Amino acid sequence: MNPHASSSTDGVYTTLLLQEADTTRTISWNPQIVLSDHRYEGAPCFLYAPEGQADLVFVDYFPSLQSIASWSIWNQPIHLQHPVPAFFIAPIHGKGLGMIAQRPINAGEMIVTERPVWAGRSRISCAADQTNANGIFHRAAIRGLSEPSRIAFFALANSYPPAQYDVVPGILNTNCLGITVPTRDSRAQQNPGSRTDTETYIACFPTLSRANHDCTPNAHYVFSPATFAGEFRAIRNIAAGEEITITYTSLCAPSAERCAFLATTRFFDCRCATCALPAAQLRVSDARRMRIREMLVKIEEARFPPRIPISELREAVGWARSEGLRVEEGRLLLCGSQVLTVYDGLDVAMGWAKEARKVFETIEGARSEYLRKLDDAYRVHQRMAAAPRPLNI
Ligand SMILES: C[S@@+](CC[C@H](N)C(=O)[O-])C[C@H]1O[C@@H](n2cnc3c(N)ncnc32)[C@H](O)[C@@H]1O
Repeated sequence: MNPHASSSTDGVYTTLLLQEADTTRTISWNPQIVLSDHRYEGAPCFLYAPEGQADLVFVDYFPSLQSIASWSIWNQPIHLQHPVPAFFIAPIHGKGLGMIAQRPINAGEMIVTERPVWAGRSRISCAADQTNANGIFHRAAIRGLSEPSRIAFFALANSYPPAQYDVVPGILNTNCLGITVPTRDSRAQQNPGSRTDTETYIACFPTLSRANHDCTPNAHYVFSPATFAGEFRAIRNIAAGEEITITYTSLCAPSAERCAFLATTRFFDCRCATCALPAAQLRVSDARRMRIREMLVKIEEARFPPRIPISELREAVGWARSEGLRVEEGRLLLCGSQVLTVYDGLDVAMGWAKEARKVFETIEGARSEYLRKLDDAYRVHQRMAAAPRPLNI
């Protein structure tokens, strides 16, 4: 019995609060699942995987973890070997550590892929006495990791104010990247196999989390649920000695907005080359990015198929290219192909779709979700091309 619990005479709640330093208990060994807190219903659990090695802790609610624990991927290693490593980690002036290209890296090349040491739901409810300031909940999650994973985790940067964030929530907030985790939605639970859904999950990686932010990044991060690994790909050619960077924020906001976001949510001042441009050049860059954002909002808000003049889309693609924003360039090209299919002509539409495909293959590889969208659009093109045309009389 817990010594604190047996010595308390102040009622159940006080008794339980006294247990705050250790409220975890193992509920399954194979794979290892630990219930973090048994004081309230629906308490989150920790899954330690791969089985027996605990290189990764996965934090979620029990029903999700039961399904996640059964994934076969936990027994499949991923291959991280590259003939010549693409990068090394080194100090970068004003940014802490970062990733530096060790050799020239070609656009579209996979730079690195790795599994996280920590993964979990982005929002999870903890008991009232488990706060970011005391870190009790997240410290309990880290406790079961293997020594190499724990060392890798605690070596990561922490930019969060220590008065409000214990070191473990501080490291998690500083380093987490978004991941996609297929989960069964409530309808699917009632009717297994009906459909799967995705929720917001995040993960902390020993190496990927070393990449610094840049407002004109040269690498793109994607997460592969098939291997449960994060991947960086070069979105343009990267020279040996260049820093490898990704983005932590929307790149279509103007510089002041981007910097304010990073300062208030990530607790650092952006020192990238774009934010350091001379004022006149920065104004030009800001104006282009805001026009790209306006166009992307217009596309999202328009009913399908969006009736947007192709001249405007072409102009926006040009701005995205000038700014080096390849994801935005791809999204604009994809939309352009849809607009052209309906209003201008299939041949031109196919040209735009091909360009969009090239962009997404480069930045996300063959498994890109955008390529699936392009395949769907291609099938529509084929059907329309095969359909008898009305007589033009
Ligand atoms: C995910 S970590 C990146 C790796 C980190 N530099 C390190 O030393 O491990 C994020 C932290 O790196 C620093 N950082 C990243 N991008 C930066 C930038 N553009 N300007 C200044 N600091 C940056 C900030 O301290 C930020 O909180």
